[in-house]
Amino acid sequence: MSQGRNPVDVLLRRLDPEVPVPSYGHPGDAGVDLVTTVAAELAPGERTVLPTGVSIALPDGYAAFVHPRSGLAARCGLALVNAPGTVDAGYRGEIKVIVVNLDPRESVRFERFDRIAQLVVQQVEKVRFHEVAELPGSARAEGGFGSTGGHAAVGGPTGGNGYAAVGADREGQ
Ligand SMILES: O=c1ccn([C@H]2C[C@H](O)[C@@H](COP(=O)(O)OP(=O)(O)OP(=O)(O)O)O2)c(=O)[nH]1
Ligand SMILES: [Mg+2]
Repeated sequence: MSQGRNPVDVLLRRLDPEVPVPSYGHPGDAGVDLVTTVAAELAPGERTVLPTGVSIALPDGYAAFVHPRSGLAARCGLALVNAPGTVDAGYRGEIKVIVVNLDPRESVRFERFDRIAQLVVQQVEKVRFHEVAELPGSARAEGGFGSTGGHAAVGGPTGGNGYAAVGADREGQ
């Protein structure tokens, strides 16, 4: 059985001497957790930018993506405004996390060094664009935005029923 590839070496600077060096929680995890170096409280609907106390130098051809942690999303309604945030290979600044409290009622409170997001490092391709007058055909062609059928019924002032019927895809199966 394949044991996977060797880890990619990434240089990391601690901007806060007490911040833990990010590490994988389990073998096979895709992301390492990032912590906030400041305590903060977010009212419902409020957003803020949290510092993580680390900066990195990725090898060329890689990027790191700041993803939400699902436990915080499920328990507190915490989301990342720009999920996934993109950390470019050339970025040497502090990695920051743009969080928003999507819970309609409860505030979310973070203490210093609470884990608030996870960082996934991936190889990324560079492309060269070639402008053409017509693109080659495909089965999907220009279909998108629900072209495969089963639209959710979205509520609104123009006759909606006040809820988004996520299960609408089951109709007609
Ligand atoms: O969640 C994030 C997203 C981005 N960044 C940093 C790393 C990234 O390389 C830089 C720029 O991010 P992005 O390109 O997404 O932002 P922009 O608004 O396009 O800024 P710029 O004009 O600097 O590219 O900000 C973070 O620390 N956290
Ligand atoms: Mg940019």
